[in-house]
Amino acid sequence: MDIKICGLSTIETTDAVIAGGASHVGFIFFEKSPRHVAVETAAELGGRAQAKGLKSVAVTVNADDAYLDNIVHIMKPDLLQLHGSESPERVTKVKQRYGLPVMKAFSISTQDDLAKITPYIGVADRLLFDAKAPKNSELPGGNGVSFDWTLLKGLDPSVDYMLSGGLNAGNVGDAIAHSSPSGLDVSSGVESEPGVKSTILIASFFEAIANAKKRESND
Ligand SMILES: O=C(O)c1ccccc1N[C@@H]1O[C@H](COP(=O)(O)O)[C@@H](O)[C@H]1O
Repeated sequence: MDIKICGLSTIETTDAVIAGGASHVGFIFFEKSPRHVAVETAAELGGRAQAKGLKSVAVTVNADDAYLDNIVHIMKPDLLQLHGSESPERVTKVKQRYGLPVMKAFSISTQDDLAKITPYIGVADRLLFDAKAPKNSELPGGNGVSFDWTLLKGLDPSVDYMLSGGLNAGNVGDAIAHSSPSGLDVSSGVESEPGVKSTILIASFFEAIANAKKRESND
């Protein structure tokens, strides 16, 4: 199972994520976020992870071509995560312009939200299911809130998705038990305060996943 730790901004925590066995590191390009980084920081930290075989992900929200051009040119990401209201046509254009895979994020709180993924199937390379942002939040993601994972039980089993939204060491075992994601994505759940990643919480998150997998294989 892929594991993406998102919203990194320091060498120490990037190294903890690499050591923990993540498959992806994510960098936030959204100025209202406490995790927003300069593209040069993402290039340095992402490059450090890429040198160890991890994939580096640029997370943007309704970004225009000029902004994406700069990110792709300097950071050289392996994957573009589109976390806004990008249409299927925009996803296609982004894929064509950069020749990079795109992961499209969806805000889920009801079964109707899951129906919105249909036009993106076969268009986006990967889907990401996140919780709907609380009403008072300025962030479309990174809010540390979960959604009802049992909604995913009705999903066509051929749909490949990454799960995010409020995951942490305490609930990731339950999340895996209630859904069948091909990847897990976490940000707030491995932070001591908004925007500040904790090497201890990062290690606990990996340990919780390993324990959940052990339990699954014993069942
Ligand atoms: O983390 C952010 O600040 C952020 C800002 C804008 C778009 C996406 C963002 N993060 C994404 O949100 C999810 C889950 O975060 P959390 O674990 O609930 O805090 C994850 O996919 C991040 O990439």
